[in-house]
Amino acid sequence: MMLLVDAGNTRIKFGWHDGQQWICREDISHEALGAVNFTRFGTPHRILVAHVASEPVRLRLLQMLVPWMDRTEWLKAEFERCGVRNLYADPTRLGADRWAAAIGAWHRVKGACVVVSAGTATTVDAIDEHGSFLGGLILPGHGLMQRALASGTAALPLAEGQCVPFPQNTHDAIETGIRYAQAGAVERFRGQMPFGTTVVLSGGSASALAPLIAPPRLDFPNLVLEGLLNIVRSET
Ligand SMILES: Nc1ncnc2c1ncn2[C@@H]1O[C@H](COP(=O)(O)OP(=O)(O)O)[C@@H](O)[C@H]1O
Ligand SMILES: CC(C)(COP(=O)(O)O)[C@@H](O)C(=O)NCCC(=O)O
Ligand SMILES: [K+]
Repeated sequence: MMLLVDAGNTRIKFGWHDGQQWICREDISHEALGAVNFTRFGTPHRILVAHVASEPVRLRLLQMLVPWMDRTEWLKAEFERCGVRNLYADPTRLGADRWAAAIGAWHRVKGACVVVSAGTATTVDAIDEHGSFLGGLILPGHGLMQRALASGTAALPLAEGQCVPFPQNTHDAIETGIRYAQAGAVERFRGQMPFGTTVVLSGGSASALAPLIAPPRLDFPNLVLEGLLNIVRSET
C-alpha cells in the first residue's frame, strides 16, 4: 500500500493506492488530522508527503508518521524529477505541492500546459513542450480574497453573491470581481504560451473558476496526489 499526502494551507488530502488503483481518497481539515488511521488499508510500504502547511501541522504529521519513518519521504522540489526540469531560480524554494502538481500534469498532458491549483492560494504555473517548469504566479485564493475585502474595509461583507456579467449589488460585485481576477490571471498567463495551450485545473476552489476558463481545459481533481503517485511509481 502506498500512502500519498498533500498537506495544504486549508485542507489535508490523503490517497491510498495499492499499485493498481486508488483504494481511498480523503480530504480533511487540519483539526481532524489526529483522527486519521494510516493503517486502515494495511501497512503502507511507501509514504510520500507534499507539505506546505504550518509548522504545527508538519510536526503533528511527523509525529503520526514516526512508525514508518524509514519509508517516508517529505518531497522537496528539486532541479529535475520524473522528466520535469525546474527552472525556478532556487528550485528548492518552489512549493512541494506545485512541484508534485507539475509532475502530475506533465505525465497526463505530455506537452505544454498551464497548471492551476485553486486552493488557499491560487497558483498558475507553466510547463513547456519539453517538460520544463518555466515559473508561475501566486495569488490569494478565492476564500482569501473574500476575507481580505471583508476584514480590510469598513463596509464590505463576506460575499455570498453570484458571478454575473454586470453585478448590480455588493455581493455579486465582489464574487464576480474575485472570479474574474482569478480567471483573468490564468488567461493572461496562458497568453504567454503557444496558442491552444491546455489549462490543467485543480484545487478545492476549481469549480468556481472552471466556467471562466476557455478550452482546452482539463479538470484534474487530486492533481497533487496523482503527481505524488507518479513520483513513487517512477522509483520502481
Ligand atoms: N469542504 C470544504 N472545506 C473547506 N474548504 C473547501 C471545501 N470545499 C472546497 N473548499 C474550498 O477549497 C479551498 C481549499 O482547497 P485546497 O485545494 O484543498 O487548498 P489547500 O491545498 O491550500 O489546503 C478552501 O479555501 C475553500 O475555498
Ligand atoms: C504557494 C503556496 C502557498 C500554495 O499553497 P496552497 O494554496 O496549496 O496551500 C505553496 O505552494 C507555498 O508555500 N510555496 C512556496 C513558495 C513558492 O512556491 O514559491
Ligand atoms: K494552491
